Amino acid sequence: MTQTQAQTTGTTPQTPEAQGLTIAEVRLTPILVADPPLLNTQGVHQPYTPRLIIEVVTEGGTTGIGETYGDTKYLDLARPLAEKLPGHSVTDLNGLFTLADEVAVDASRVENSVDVGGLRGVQTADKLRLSIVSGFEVACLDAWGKAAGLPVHALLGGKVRDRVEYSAYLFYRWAEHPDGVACEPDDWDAAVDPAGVVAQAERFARDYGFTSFKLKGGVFEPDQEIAAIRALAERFPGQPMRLDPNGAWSVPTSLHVAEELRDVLEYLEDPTSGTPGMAEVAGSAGVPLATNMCVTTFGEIREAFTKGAVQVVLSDHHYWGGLRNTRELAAICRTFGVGLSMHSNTHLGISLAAMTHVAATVPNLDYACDSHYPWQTEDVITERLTFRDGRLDVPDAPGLGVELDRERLAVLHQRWLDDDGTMRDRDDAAAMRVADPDWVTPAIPRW
Ligand SMILES: O=C([O-])C(=O)C[C@H](O)[C@@H](O)C(=O)[O-]
Ligand SMILES: [Mg+2]
Repeated sequence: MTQTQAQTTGTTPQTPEAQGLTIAEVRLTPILVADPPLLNTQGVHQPYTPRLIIEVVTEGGTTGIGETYGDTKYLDLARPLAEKLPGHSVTDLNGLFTLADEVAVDASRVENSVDVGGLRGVQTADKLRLSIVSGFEVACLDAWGKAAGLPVHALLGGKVRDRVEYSAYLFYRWAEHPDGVACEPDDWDAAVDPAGVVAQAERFARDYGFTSFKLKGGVFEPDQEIAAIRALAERFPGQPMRLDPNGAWSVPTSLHVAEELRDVLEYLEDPTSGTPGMAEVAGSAGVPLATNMCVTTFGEIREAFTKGAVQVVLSDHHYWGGLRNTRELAAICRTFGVGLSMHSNTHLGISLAAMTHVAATVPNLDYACDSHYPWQTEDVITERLTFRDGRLDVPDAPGLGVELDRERLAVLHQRWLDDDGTMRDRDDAAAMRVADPDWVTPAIPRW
């Protein structure tokens, strides 16, 4: 609105400064969150996993919250970025990226080309930065929304659905962490065979109403995992199934699994590692391939899409750089006729709320989203989000619609302070060595 228009209509343009939206303070709180002994191809989850909680406080007194990875390499980037934010507006989301570009990434953090700890594809300086920016972006959107009285989805252009569907994220798991390991036990049974996986799925279906099922594979011989999916398909006929070995199979093994499960799989997720191998599998698998490993950055899209290597991208606002970047990814997928689903790592309610807000705004979110949330017995929000019929209601309260529980935050931060460093960086292979001292991260392809 121009000055003249403002005078005619009798309103005064309000700058973000005048509205108190300038950032006065940023608080970073690393925490350790209880995690069950979930198995994947690299090992087993540690009993505690690091997360970072970000609070952005405006001059107007509004606090916005965000959540992202909390390993040391992320904290090392979050701290200098946090120092740069005071004086900037929570509405200046593009400016956040410029500020983040000024934060140098320690080259030793990116020398391995693959993020082995997180099974999340390449590890570049940009991707590390984006993983941090996303947490700040969510905190800024939350503060902005709270100050304006608008839900985050409205700041993203508005929701196109009122509920977001999630899938059951099944894991092979032990009942407990190894003897003598400090942990927070849960009440889930072991699941190391088809019967255990089916029992786990039944509980997910009963308690949360999920109707599609993803099994984290790459743990046992492929034929055992084929048997588990077959058992699931028999127990839940006609319901969508997914299997994700995190790139652990060769091309021939991937094609064998595809052949055996073609009739029941909604998609096969990262059967083999790398875009060329995925393209080879995609060429004759007869089942769509999904990925959160070979397309995890904008730079990887062109090769994968032009080679037809993936039919579904699993977005993840954490490493794609936030909720707005997730929408950009969605637009690119839409343009290329590639499907979109959502990836998840161990996360708490702040991130689940953020995932739900952005998912609500994306027209082409074609599949139920992944979420680890049901595995998390701890949280830092005052009221846990509840799945009904496998779905979450999209919050319409201002901001993300969740509130920080400061007491719980303090307890989980104290656990991080008390840790001797063992748990502060996720390392599934090291956690596995506690049970099996000879364990080394398996070379890929494992089968
Ligand atoms: O879909 C995926 O590849 C993942 O969720 C990666 C995660 O790290 C998962 O494998 C896990 O938590 O063990
Ligand atoms: Mg995956």
